Amino acid sequence: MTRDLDNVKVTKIGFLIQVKRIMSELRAAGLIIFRRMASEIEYLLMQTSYGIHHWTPPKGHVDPGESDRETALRETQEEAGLKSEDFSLIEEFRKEVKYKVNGEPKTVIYWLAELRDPNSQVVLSEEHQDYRWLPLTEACTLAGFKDMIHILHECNDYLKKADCRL
Ligand SMILES: Nc1ncnc2c1ncn2[C@@H]1O[C@H](COP(=O)(O)OP(=O)(O)OP(=O)(O)OP(=O)(O)OC[C@H]2O[C@@H](n3cnc4c(N)ncnc43)[C@H](O)[C@@H]2O)[C@@H](O)[C@H]1O
Repeated sequence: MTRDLDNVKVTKIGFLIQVKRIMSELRAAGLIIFRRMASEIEYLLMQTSYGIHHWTPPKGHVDPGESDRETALRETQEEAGLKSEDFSLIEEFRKEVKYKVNGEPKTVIYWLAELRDPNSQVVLSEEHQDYRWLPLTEACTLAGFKDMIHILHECNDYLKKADCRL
């Protein structure tokens, strides 16, 4: 009986640790936005104005009570000045990237989205100092991180399969 109670306690503690871990996990969401130009597809990357000035698609932290999708749309508008009516969201293309920031696990959810008017203006916030529309190879070079490069290739493969004139 005592042993059973001990097992219940251990299970409960394990469960609470797991919940705490999930609650404290950094979570962000964003959009990999592409536009169709005459000869190729280009992806939007923005360069942070802080830290190591890395290049990233628009994304940001999921606020309490917000869904990942809501965050992705809000951050895209805040960081790139692109509203939901400016692009078509490809709901079925949803990818997760996991990495550590200052030793803490971070999960980023990305959807793929196509800019409706390729000439739409990107308007940066103070969080970014530059942006570029880049074909796959150049986008991978600037993105730098292995997982991000992998996702960009998955975007390209997805668009090829969807027969999107790549
Ligand atoms: N160093 C700094 N100095 C001043 N202000 C800062 C700051 N870092 C963040 N801030 C502030 O935090 C805010 C960001 O908030 P949000 O805008 O809400 O969130 P975010 O895009 O997820 O931010 P961040 O740039 O930190 O995330 P990322 O995962 O790309 O990047 C986080 C880290 O993970 C690394 N990383 C990015 N992508 C990675 C990947 N795919 N794999 C491995 N590491 C990756 C990056 O190099 C980076 O070091 C900014 O407004 C800024 O004010």
